[in-house]
Amino acid sequence: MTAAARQDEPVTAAHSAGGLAVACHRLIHIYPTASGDVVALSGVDLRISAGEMLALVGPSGSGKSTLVAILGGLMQPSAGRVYVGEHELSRLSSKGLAALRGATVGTVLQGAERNLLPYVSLSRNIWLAQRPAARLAGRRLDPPEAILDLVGLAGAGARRVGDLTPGQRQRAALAQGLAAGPGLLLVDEPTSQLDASGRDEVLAALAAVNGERGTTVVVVTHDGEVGARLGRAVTIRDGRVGAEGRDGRDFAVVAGDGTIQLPPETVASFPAGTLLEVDHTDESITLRAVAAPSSLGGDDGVARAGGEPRPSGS
Ligand SMILES: Nc1ncnc2c1ncn2[C@@H]1O[C@H](COP(=O)(O)OP(=O)(O)OP(=O)(O)O)[C@@H](O)[C@H]1O
Repeated sequence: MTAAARQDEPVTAAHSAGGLAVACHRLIHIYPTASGDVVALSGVDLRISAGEMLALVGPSGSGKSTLVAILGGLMQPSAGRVYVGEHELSRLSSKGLAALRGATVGTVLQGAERNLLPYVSLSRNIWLAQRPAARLAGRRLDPPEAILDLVGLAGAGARRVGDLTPGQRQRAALAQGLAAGPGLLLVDEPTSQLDASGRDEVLAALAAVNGERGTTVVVVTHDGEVGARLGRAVTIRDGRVGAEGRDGRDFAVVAGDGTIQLPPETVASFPAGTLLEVDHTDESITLRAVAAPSSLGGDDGVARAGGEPRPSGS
């Protein structure tokens, strides 16, 4: 296809055949800065099945956006391995990463307007986003109108972003991210500017994308309700997977190096340096505090659970 291609000319590309699986192994990312290195990811172990929908939640600065930028091929990790489908991203050249961004992974940035050109129609926006995928050749992609229909914007192809409500804008941004038929859709804070009905429409659009196309969907959100509605919510804390919620139940997660992050409310009762005795059976692990940091020469008191901590060595 040439630069003079017409908008009604079919765009061809490797069509997404359902969703892509994702796997991160001990993923580390460090930003070098003038004032020293900033460790954004400190060993993320995470598996996402093909066709799964999940939320990445966690406090500000915990590393969610960094993880999404790596999954989206926007930057390479400092260490560790990350797979999207058959691609091991840290092995890809810059050309390989560009191809990944163009045809395999769709990324929707926070702030719907950042994803869309304001001076052309929604259809034209989507068609333009399909062109990098077209250069990689393959099968025919869905026409822009079909993608808009999928996200609940049927008949809106001629409209421009300025004509839309905030909820419609966010769904138009989703359509843009879906333009090339990606197997993985990454969406950063899609509901942060929306009221409850706008949020419901965006969640319905994501469910339609996932249900009808099988696309794997990862949503970064501060909204606990979004995490709950997606069924699986992975909490990133201090650059690692700290916990997981599944269908209303909360779980700690064993990392690849055998560590487990205690829930924040537990950390308050068991400060750093607390000695824990570990008992386990095939089905359970019991941690029992046997010595507080203060009894080991620290200056910290410790709240006690599972009995009064004994002095070290008793
Ligand atoms: N370009 C950068 N240069 C230096 N440090 C960065 C850069 N981007 C992020 N960081 C730092 O990396 C850490 C993780 O940031 P990141 O943006 O990934 O977290 P986040 O969980 O997405 O936060 P938020 O929810 O506020 O967007 C933070 O300490 C942040 O200050």
